[in-house]
Amino acid sequence: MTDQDRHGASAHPHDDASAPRAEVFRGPTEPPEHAVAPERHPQAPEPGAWLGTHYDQCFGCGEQRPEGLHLRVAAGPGVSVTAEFKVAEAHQGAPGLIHGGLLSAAFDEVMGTVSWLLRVPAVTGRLETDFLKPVPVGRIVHLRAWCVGQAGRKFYHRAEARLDGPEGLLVAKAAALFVGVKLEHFVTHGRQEDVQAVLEDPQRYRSLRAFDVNP
Ligand SMILES: CCCCCCCCCC(=O)SCCNC(=O)CCNC(=O)[C@H](O)C(C)(C)COP(=O)(O)OP(=O)(O)OC[C@H]1O[C@@H](n2cnc3c(N)ncnc32)[C@H](O)[C@@H]1OP(=O)(O)O
Repeated sequence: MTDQDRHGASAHPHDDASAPRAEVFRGPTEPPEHAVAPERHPQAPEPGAWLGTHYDQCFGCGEQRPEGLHLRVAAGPGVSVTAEFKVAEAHQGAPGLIHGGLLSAAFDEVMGTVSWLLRVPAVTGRLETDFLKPVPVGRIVHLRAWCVGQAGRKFYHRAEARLDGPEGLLVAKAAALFVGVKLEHFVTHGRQEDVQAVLEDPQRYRSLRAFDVNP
């Protein structure tokens, strides 16, 4: 596969082939042919177990972010998780409707949490969302995310969002590519005062429970 294939360059008729590489989307979220099935880590939490927050300041799951999504995520079967959150006033885009970017953030968070079952720290490389139906304020959004393949450091995830219960109306779906990183990624790139606060606070330190934290 060529670099152009991988990054999807010039796939769109309006793409400028002479544009700098960095301005071109970096490729599909489809697992390549050589991808393998993801393996649930033997010590991953049992299906049904609440996974809790990974960081109390996280917009997606943090308990200390009043305006955040407060996602509650549980391990599912295989390499999957389920979650839910209530659409709050602070999540509006149009009057009474969720902001699309925040629904994407919810997908990012829930797919990021799939890493807990793989026990590989990973960050989002690419995230795609299909918005199928409007989502009103005050409703509970039910999310499900799962891994469909792994190719080296690359993990291919899928997710869906429903109203009226976990099997209810499909309102959005997402696909993402996550890239496995070393824990040094967070120590090196995060604002140092926040990184130090996490490293010095045993409670927050424990919240990195799924990984061998020894940066
Ligand atoms: C303790 C755990 C906490 C977890 C928190 C989860 C929170 C929710 C998830 C998030 O929101 S994470 C925050 C949003 N994401 C980021 O901030 C990531 C920013 N980007 C980066 O740091 C780097 O670009 C990245 C680590 C993703 C990759 O850089 P690297 O230098 O490590 O790898 P490289 O660029 O060589 O890419 C590795 C492979 O991934 C591929 N790749 C990387 N980014 C890609 C992309 N965007 N699209 C397609 N492919 C991509 C790349 O082509 C290559 O494929 P090959 O191995 O086949 O050559």
